[in-house]
Amino acid sequence: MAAAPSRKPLMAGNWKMNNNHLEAIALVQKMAFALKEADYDAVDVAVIPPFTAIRSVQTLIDADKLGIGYGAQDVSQHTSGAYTGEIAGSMLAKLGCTYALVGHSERRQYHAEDDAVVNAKVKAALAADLTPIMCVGEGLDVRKAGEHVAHVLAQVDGGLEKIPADQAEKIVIAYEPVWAIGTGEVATKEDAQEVCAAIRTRLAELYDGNLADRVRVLYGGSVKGNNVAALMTQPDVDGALVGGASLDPGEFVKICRYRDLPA
Ligand SMILES: O=C(CO)COP(=O)(O)O
Repeated sequence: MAAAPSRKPLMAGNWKMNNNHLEAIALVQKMAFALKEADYDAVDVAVIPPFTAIRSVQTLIDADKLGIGYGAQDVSQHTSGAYTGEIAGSMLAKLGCTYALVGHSERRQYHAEDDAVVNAKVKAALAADLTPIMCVGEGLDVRKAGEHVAHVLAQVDGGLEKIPADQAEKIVIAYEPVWAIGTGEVATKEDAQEVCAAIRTRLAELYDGNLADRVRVLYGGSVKGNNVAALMTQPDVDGALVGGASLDPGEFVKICRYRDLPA
């Protein structure tokens, strides 16, 4: 029998296109003031600022030896060269980034990123020693048609294509139903569990049960202090990818302390 899974929850704040570098410093300082050792013991905490704020966040976190991790919202599939506007994984690694979001639904929607691009970006992130947080999720039409599980699993298959097990085990997968993003409409805990469990089962099929037990699967989509605890009761939900609520330090710290909240 496989050993009991020991997945440390991850609470990651995707700031999207919010906060210049000065605002970023203020926000991280407020979070750091509130977060205690026990919080870092219980969950991994990360912020995902815009590219322009990463250096400032790095400087602050290094100087004060804060336990907050950080990463980027995107990464180029290329390593270097004539790709105007792109940022290479090696540049992010040099800034001390731990994570890179890949395939967020807003990138898929507004920048036409398909599963092949997502797959190339996951590989590029891994090659730079970053932890990709690969985002998957269905739109409302797919959900209404009852095809959400098949849709998400196809995205998982495409995103992980030709990624060997020793690399795949480093990935975080975030299930973010598009209809729940920025809408205030959160998936029920049962909906989140259904898809997160299906993702884990697919990981076991693609690799093995041991790997599937170790990979963290997050839920994202209107996560707030008042719904995170219920979502976190689910066995296959290993944390949250938080948008709007991560811009409010009080709310984000509350999310990191979901254990203190009523489910
Ligand atoms: O897209 C998201 C995180 O990546 C979710 O955003 P909201 O929490 O604002 O719905």
